[in-house]
Amino acid sequence: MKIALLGYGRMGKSIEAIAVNRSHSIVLKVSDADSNYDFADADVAIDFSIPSVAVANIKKALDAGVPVISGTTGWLDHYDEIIDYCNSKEGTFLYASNFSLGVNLFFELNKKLIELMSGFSEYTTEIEEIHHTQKLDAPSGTAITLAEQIIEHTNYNNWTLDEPKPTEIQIDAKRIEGVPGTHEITYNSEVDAISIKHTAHSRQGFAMGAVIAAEWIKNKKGIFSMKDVLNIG
Ligand SMILES: NC(=O)C1=CN([C@@H]2O[C@H](COP(=O)(O)OP(=O)(O)OC[C@H]3O[C@@H](n4cnc5c(N)ncnc54)[C@H](O)[C@@H]3O)[C@@H](O)[C@H]2O)C=CC1
Ligand SMILES: O=C(O)C1=N[C@H](C(=O)O)C[C@H](O)C1
Repeated sequence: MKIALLGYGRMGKSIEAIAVNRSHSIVLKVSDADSNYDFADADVAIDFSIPSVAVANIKKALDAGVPVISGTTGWLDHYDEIIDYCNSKEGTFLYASNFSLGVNLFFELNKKLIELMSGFSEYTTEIEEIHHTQKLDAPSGTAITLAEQIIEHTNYNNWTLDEPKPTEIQIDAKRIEGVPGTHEITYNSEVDAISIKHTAHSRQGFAMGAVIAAEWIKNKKGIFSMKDVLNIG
């Protein structure tokens, strides 16, 4: 498979290593503001760039009829715009706030715990995420997905990085040098606490998930998620 990399930083390089090892070739690497590139004969584009450029790069790939896998976080206020754009082009698009198998299983665990805890109003829910100090966005896309799952099934109606109102989930976003990505959800009562936690040991899981998604999406049309790829949930 011929892959275009939109963003060639930490993730772009990890994806390249895994893709080449699985006999794919990288036909394009975009790593700066130069928009004067074309997709040549790419079968798929993989976007791990920065929030401010993701939308333009994704649209450019859709214009060229190239399916797009996007893992860039922090641009999701434009998600509906991209979905409409993709549909208008009869294109192919998959976004995931986290491509690792472990975190996608963790999303399912989060849903099960929400179900179990429903009705026990003595517990409040909070989320902590820890990432490396180069991360541009806070909270992480993964923490937002976890919070949205909780909001969908409980009386919480929002998340906040600040002091929470009773209807808000507090997300504590910590930045510590070298941490690839840790997410923990805690249910706190006056007498105890229950936590579930996912710890990434490296970027390997994210990169492998993105390559697997790219292999899966080739020749498909429409909007997809990692649940489709992994067939879970
Ligand atoms: N969904 C997931 O599983 C994961 C998502 N991420 C997200 O992926 C994104 C990238 O993460 P990293 O690789 O760690 O960041 P990074 O900072 O190492 O790489 C970003 C790259 O984008 C490039 N870039 C700048 N302007 C550009 C432009 N106009 N067009 C294309 N590329 C441009 C930069 O030069 C840099 O090489 C972040 O938003 C991060 O939150 C990171 C890990 C996993
Ligand atoms: O920026 C990162 O590094 C990561 N970003 C993603 C996010 O915002 O959730 C996924 C992962 O945790 C690493």
